[in-house]
Amino acid sequence: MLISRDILRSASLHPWSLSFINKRLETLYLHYLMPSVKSQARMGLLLGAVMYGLYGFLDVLFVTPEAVIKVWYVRTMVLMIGFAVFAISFTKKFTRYHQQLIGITGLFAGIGLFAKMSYLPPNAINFYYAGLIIITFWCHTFSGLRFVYATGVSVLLLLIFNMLFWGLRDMPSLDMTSYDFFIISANIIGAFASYMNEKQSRQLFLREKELDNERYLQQERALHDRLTGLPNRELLHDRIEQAIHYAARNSQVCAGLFIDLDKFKPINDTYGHAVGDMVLKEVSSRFKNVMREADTLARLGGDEFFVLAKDIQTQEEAEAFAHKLLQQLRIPLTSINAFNSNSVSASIGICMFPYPHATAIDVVRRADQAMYHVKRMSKDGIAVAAID
Ligand SMILES: Nc1nc2c(ncn2[C@@H]2O[C@H](COP(=O)(O)OP(=O)(O)OP(=O)(O)O)[C@@H](O)[C@H]2O)c(=O)[nH]1
Repeated sequence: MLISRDILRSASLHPWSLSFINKRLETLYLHYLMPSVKSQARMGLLLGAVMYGLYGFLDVLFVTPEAVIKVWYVRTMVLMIGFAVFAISFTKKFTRYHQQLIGITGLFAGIGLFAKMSYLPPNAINFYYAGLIIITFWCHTFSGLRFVYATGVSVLLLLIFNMLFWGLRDMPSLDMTSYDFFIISANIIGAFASYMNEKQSRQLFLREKELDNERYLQQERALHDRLTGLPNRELLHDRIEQAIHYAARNSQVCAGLFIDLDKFKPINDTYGHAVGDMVLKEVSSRFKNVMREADTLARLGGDEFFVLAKDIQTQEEAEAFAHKLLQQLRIPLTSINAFNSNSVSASIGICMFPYPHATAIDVVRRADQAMYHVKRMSKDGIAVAAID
């Protein structure tokens, strides 16, 4: 989806949450990121679960036989939460609540770790606190959590850890200072990594959207006439091909009208090229006035236009439409002062289609030939191409 240049240029990030200040841009970014967040979260949940389970081998060294069941009970509960979130990641709800769900998984992994520690002898904390460092890194760099959520979960776990072991279990302050030192270091490094990562991802998103815009503009330029903004020959051929197939499928009839302004060269020579340009623009807007939304008006070059009229049904209808276009040109061009309220005229060749083996090139060629017939005869009129 294209995002307007103005929105992209004025895009700015909230310094702490890293959200785009523009709400629409934020929604589009989250939507754009969702597929990669999903696969990253699934990988993170699976790998996290494997590691969480593998740490069970440590229990043999520290857990007393009576506590083994309780420790495994806690570990299983945490793993169940992880697998539940993994399963939810395949549902639509995940798109809306994925940050909260992954955040809860990280939080429970930490709380589970503390619960296990409470069944272990006090010296086991020397080894198990490292688990909190790993959970902190998991949240910041691997889980798919945004910087703000990863920081929230990690800081909360740090606080709970201190409340439990400094407050409730009265651990030696030197030991706790050392644990805190490493856990806070992990928080700082992890937060820095996730902050930079998210910021770069958002900047990359903006650049990608700018490139999309650029690509779209170039495509538009390649398919439209510079002066009038109308579709050019290439785009017209594409539309005629589509119309041929549509008409054949739905038993409809369409008409292609080749329009060449009469005596346009003298207008340029008399009033100048700039006035000639204004006449071409005015002519195109006059034609648009009498066309239907589904029809296409193209400029083929110079003073040549082409109208692709769909669902026209009969040749008489096509002729009436062509007369309507000519009528538009007879109205004096009062909006162009230098043109002295003169009017213009045109010769129109009509080709009805589909017919056997019709192609866009052939439809335009037949309409062109019919138009030349008018030019040779009298100008300011119409002719219909015979279909053999
Ligand atoms: N102002 C302007 N003139 C253009 C543009 N492109 C082509 N022309 C001029 O349009 C004129 C087309 O002339 P022709 O169709 O050959 O001649 P005409 O005077 O219309 O002759 P008939 O079609 O026989 O009536 C030429 O003088 C071109 O130089 C353009 O973008 N702007």
